[in-house]
Amino acid sequence: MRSQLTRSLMRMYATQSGTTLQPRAITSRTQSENGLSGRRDNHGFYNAVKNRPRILITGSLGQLGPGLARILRERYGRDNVIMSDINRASESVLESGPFLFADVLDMRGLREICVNYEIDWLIHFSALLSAVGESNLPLAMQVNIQGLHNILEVSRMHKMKLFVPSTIGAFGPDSPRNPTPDLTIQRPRTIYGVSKVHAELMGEYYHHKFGLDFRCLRYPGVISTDQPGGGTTDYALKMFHDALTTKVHHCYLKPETRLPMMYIDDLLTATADFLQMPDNQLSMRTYNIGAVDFTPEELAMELRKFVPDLEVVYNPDSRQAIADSWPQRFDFGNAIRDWGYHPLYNMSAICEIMVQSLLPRYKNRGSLIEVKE
Ligand SMILES: NC(=O)c1ccc[n+]([C@@H]2O[C@H](COP(=O)([O-])OP(=O)(O)OC[C@H]3O[C@@H](n4cnc5c(N)ncnc54)[C@H](O)[C@@H]3O)[C@@H](O)[C@H]2O)c1
Ligand SMILES: C[C@@H](O)[C@H](N)C(=O)O
Repeated sequence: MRSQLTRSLMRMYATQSGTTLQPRAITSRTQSENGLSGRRDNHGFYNAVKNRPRILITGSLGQLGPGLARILRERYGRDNVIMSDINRASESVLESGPFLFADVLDMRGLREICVNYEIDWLIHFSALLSAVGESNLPLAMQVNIQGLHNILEVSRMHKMKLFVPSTIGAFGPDSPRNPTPDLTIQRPRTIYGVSKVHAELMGEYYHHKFGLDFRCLRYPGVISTDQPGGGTTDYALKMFHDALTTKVHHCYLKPETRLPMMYIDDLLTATADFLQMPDNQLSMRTYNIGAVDFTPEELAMELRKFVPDLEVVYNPDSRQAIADSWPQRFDFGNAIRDWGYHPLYNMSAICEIMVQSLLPRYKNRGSLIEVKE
């Protein structure tokens, strides 16, 4: 029977056509070649890829993982960025580069991957988001808290750089909401928010105590054409799809609910740039980033420039209380000052690129109703 590792390796070398190849021929390196004594037969499959870093992304099949893998592969090489998740990957993900099964609750499995694949940077995306977390508290505590503990320990043991995203949800009703600075009161009321404050503090503790290169960005709601993972900001993505199909959007937030948002390309570039920054340029380990802030009604007005008769029906549900406790506007001045953070997409640019990106999808399906181009 093939071992898990062999199967993983075969998957890593899946070809464009979807058939699998055996791992590259394993060659041994001598002491003079690699500075190590003895042979490195077990790791020889990476001989052809000399540049570093080698990066593992956990929870990479969600809204943000595939995009981050793409931008990091452009910078560091296809085989140097390994996507992982507990779900099965689509054909397009398998064709795009290496993919492995990795459960963040399985400490031994994580160590095995990090050792065997000589991982340098760990990007920890696995999480249950705000709305899903509230509906499955035990699982949210396991994945978001126990999973983080495993990731921190593996990063410490194997001396990896660790990136963990946080969120606007790490703030609560006692925080200043307009604008919300980096350092202020954080008393969130969701398990998602509590687990993210825990991640920020634990990461910073590991940095100070063990010298772990921990880095964290607090993301706002992220706008992209991909399926969101069950958060409070998801309405914004859905409104674009509804505008281009039924022209009616049922919104679970009130029209005047203001939240910080940004377009995915800005977020991915910022994350890749932040990871690359020299340590001495960072005055903090955790930074707010963002770009715009808007309400459902403001988004609908902007979208009506493309779909004039878009209708929005407001039926606030339990997500309203979550949104009401979150920042309305993010202060990301420290990120601009320290490492040159510079978002490009304002609200009208976000609407334009989203409509342009979604139009062909719905045109092809024949479900599009009259849109001004
Ligand atoms: N998308 C946003 O708007 C947003 C905003 C702020 C912060 N973030 C953060 O960015 C990260 C990525 O967000 P996303 O939107 O891609 O999330 P998502 O919910 O779309 O994806 C999360 C992924 O984690 C995986 N996962 C769940 N349990 C796991 C386990 N035990 N082991 C390994 N993987 C597991 C899921 O299968 C899923 O693919 C998260 O940490 C999230 O908190 C996202
Ligand atoms: C804001 C962010 O963390 C996520 N999109 C959520 O709403 O839960």
